[in-house]
Amino acid sequence: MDRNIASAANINISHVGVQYRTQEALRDVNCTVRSGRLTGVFGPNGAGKSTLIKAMLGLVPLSTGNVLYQGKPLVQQLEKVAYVPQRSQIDWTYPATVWDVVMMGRVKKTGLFQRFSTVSRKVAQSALERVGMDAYKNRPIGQLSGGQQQRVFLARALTQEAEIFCFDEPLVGIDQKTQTVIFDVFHELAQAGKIVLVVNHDLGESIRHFDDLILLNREIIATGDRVSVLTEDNLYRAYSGKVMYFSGAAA
Ligand SMILES: Nc1ncnc2c1ncn2[C@@H]1O[C@H](COP(=O)(O)OP(=O)(O)OP(=O)(O)O)[C@@H](O)[C@H]1O
Repeated sequence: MDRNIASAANINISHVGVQYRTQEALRDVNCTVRSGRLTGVFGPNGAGKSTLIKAMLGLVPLSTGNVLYQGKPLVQQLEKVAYVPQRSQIDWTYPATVWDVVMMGRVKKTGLFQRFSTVSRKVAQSALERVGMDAYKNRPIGQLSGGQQQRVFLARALTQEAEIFCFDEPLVGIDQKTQTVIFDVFHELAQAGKIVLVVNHDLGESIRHFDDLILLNREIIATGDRVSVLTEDNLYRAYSGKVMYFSGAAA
């Protein structure tokens, strides 16, 4: 058996279903998210990609199934998770500076209304430097470009020193420099043995960065390593035939 799949440090998603009032968003989803791999969740608009992440983190209720990490419900271990929602779900008018946002990543470790330790400040400082946003520390977040905002939220996730990183559409509306930084950091996290799960819908060249894919359209179409998932048949079934993708992606 594949050593990674046998490892306990994976997320196991079993028979997960989500029902929004009259809309069935996910049906009997089964897959494993492996540690040490960069995993992309792909599928057409409305496929349930965001819902899958929210269901894993207890942000929407499951109608069926369960999500386990190291054999225990993931929702009981959320201190191990760093989650960055879609940019459209964040209030960019909130009066916070870049530094404030990045330090929020330390709140769980420090405790609410407690003073941040020197270690926490060092961790936050190094995360800001890692994403190239150190010079913007005192800037209100509303004054940043889309790419800069995404890098600040990536820095906040890094300060959490989590085991599991979940990003919802981090590549939307960003510049090339940000895309390079984001993928470099994702690869570093995966190489350090973390779980890195990224919702994306772009079947362009960037898909080559992913090690594993979960191809979704309300139910699992295919899951596993990128090359085995990216077959014409799987893409046709996921996108109902309407698909343009980067032809070198499965190489
Ligand atoms: N809070 C909600 N209440 C009711 N229906 C919802 C809710 N959130 C999502 N849906 C519906 O569930 C389905 C899956 O939505 P979801 O946002 O998970 O898809 P997605 O693959 O992330 O889509 P996109 O790529 O457009 O962001 C869609 O039909 C959507 O309209």
